[in-house]
Amino acid sequence: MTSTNLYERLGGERGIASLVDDIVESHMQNPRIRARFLPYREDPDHLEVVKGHLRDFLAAGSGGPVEYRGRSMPEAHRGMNINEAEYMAAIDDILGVLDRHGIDPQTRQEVLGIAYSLKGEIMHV
Ligand code: HEM
Repeated sequence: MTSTNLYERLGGERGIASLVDDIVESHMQNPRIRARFLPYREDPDHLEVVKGHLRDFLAAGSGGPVEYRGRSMPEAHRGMNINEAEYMAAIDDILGVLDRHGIDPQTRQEVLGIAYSLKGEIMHV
């Protein structure tokens, strides 16, 4: 058992900001899902808002002192018709970035569990 909470193990505010930057970049390079994200390169202001929500979502969901003010998962992904392969591609990106940031396997497993638990709120909504 580790004694620090998930938020701290993800590196707190700074660590999570860096994770989100790299996860979004990874999505933009992933052939399976990049078409969904590349348009945001042309709209940096919107991208910054979405990244802010991603940071807060991860921070709040991991026990950090942050309130998530973005949309609910079904609202944010409604009409995108995200399929299983795309969902798995996004999770692969997340786990790859956590690994490259030196996040330990147990912590990666916890994030994976959270990501799986959200599947029904994000896929085909
Ligand atoms: C573990 C899975 C996922 C989580 C936790 C997640 C979380 C989020 C969050 C918190 C936002 C911000 C919502 C807001 O700004 O109000 C968001 C936006 C977005 N997500 Fe996801 N997401 C996941 C999977 C996916 C997948 C698989 C795709 C597509 C392949 C996707 C595409 C998008 C897009 C395009 C946006 C921006 C929507 C906009 O323009 O405002 N997400 N996601």
